[in-house]
Amino acid sequence: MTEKKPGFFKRLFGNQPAPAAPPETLPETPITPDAVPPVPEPEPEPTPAPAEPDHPPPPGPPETTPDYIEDVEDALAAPPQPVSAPEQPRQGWFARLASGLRRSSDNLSTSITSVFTKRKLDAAMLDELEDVLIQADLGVDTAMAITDTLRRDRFDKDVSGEDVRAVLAAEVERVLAPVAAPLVIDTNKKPFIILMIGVNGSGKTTTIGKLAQKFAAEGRSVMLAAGDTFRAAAIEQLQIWGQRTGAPVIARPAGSDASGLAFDAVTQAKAEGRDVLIIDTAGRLQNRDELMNELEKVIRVIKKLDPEAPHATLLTLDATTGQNALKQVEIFGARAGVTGLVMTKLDGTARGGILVAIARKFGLPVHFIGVGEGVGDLEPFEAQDFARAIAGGE
Ligand SMILES: Nc1nc2c(ncn2[C@@H]2O[C@H](COP(=O)(O)OP(=O)(O)OP(=O)(O)O)[C@@H](O)[C@H]2O)c(=O)[nH]1
Repeated sequence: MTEKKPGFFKRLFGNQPAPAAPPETLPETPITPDAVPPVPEPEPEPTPAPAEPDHPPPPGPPETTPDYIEDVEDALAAPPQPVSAPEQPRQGWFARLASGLRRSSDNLSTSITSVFTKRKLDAAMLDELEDVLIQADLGVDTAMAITDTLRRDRFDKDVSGEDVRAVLAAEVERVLAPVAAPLVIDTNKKPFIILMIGVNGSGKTTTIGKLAQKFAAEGRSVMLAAGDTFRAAAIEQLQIWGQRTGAPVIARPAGSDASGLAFDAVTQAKAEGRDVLIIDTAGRLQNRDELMNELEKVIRVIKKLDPEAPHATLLTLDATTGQNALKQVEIFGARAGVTGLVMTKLDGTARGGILVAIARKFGLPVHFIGVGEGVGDLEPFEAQDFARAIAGGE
């Protein structure tokens, strides 16, 4: 789907210093008319009011507080920016990505440099290097592949940190290239149903907002389903994203049955001939069996209306969780039939190497990487850029 912008890698490693991080939970500047084309359909169905409107706001993350909602409403009411303005926030995004991946690469570079204190490559250096690569979350197999290559080609020869980084980049790219796959929306499916799953706080709802923005910009008619019926705040959060991206949101009060909500959403999206329906789900730890049963039920109910659906089941993985992400892929994959991955929060971690370990172990497509909280902060995954970035290339 979305083409990678040319010059991404240059901007990724541009010399400009990273700007100060935006307030933690505030969204980007308002969407400009050219960023989100008008949704072609008639006015979307009115969405149900946020759950429990008469009650005091439920405890939740600051992005769901009344202040935040007011800020978003103010932002939405603000006059559109000039056509050239969108480049500004995107610069911030690339700077954050560079800074995030730089933490991973700096970690690796520093460790690699500390191993190569002697010039000639020997067995002890290779052992140390292997440890360094494993500690960087790249996985044992990738670590061994890198040291095997160096042992074969450079043993007892002069070798520099730069040489090692080149071998590292090549191996990482080799592993990632087969999994870097765009998310293809099959236009024969009406709607194309995407189910978003993952552990609590991994970035499902935020990713849905970002995807809705992308699809809307591609001229698709999108509907969202607030399937995280556990938290009123999550429902409100999705409604805000819906408002920002012009996508109607199917919601029910907090505490409602998630599979019933999914059923309603699919029915309505079909009736309206929507192109894409994205269904949010409650965050759940992969080891909570009863919650995984509930997820299976949601999927069963969706299949009653369309046996081939969900057409994409996307697992969001928080890059900062490191090794636990491997377990998440394994168990969500077995229980919910994950078709692709979105790795979020790469903008703030030294653990980006985990993506390599996941790719090697599971071979699942990686569609997107999330590099910030804003509506435009989602980038199609590119193996070469990622490999060069994590190896500290220029
Ligand atoms: N820095 C950064 N933050 C992100 C990214 N993606 C999501 N977040 C933030 O992570 C937090 C959790 O994101 P949500 O989208 O609410 O996560 P969720 O999986 O829907 O959470 P639950 O509903 O609790 O399961 C929010 O503060 C998001 O703004 C990302 O790529 N980078």
